[in-house]
Amino acid sequence: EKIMAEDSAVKVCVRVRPLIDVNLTLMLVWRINYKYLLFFLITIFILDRVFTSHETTDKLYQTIAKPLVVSTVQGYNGTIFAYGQTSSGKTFTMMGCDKTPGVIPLAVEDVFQTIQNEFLLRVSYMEIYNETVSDLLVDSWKRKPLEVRETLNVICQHCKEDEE
Ligand SMILES: Nc1ncnc2c1ncn2[C@@H]1O[C@H](COP(=O)(O)OP(=O)(O)OP(=O)(O)O)[C@@H](O)[C@H]1O
Repeated sequence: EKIMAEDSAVKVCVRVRPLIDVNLTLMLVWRINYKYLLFFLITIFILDRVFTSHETTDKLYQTIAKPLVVSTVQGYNGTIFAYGQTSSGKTFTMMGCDKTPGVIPLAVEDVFQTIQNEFLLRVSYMEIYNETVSDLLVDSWKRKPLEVRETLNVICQHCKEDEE
């Protein structure tokens, strides 16, 4: 199935989550306060793919993550991350549960199905929360924010040029 545009290195997809009880209550409250004048701010986003609330995590994985997993095993770099407000379904999509495994366990399974012979596999598990990057493989009591570097060198390119 060829759904995604081939020409961009970055793909942006949206997954619509089904409504949960809290949302229904909030919608009811909103309807009661309907007397207020409403302004709609319309913003247009161009997306590579929208997954409806009826589409499964497995479908999402096969469409957007599997091709990346395959090319990563061939030596290319790839990143998949979920972004969204609280309760939007990031954990559901990325971790899932025993019944509905998420992108991470599906990818790990695929990687181990694909690799043969000797293979070096490095794994990092990070979270960006409130602009802070944390290593989730470190015990929470020992965890310190990770430093973000824009180059491999500790000295930035501009400072280096000034020094020369
Ligand atoms: N596509 C989905 N289908 C069914 N249930 C979903 C779906 N996405 C999320 N949910 C449910 O919605 C709730 C919130 O989802 P989840 O915990 O994944 O959100 P989150 O984005 O990780 O939130 P937080 O940022 O607070 O950690 C959970 O109960 C989860 O099971």
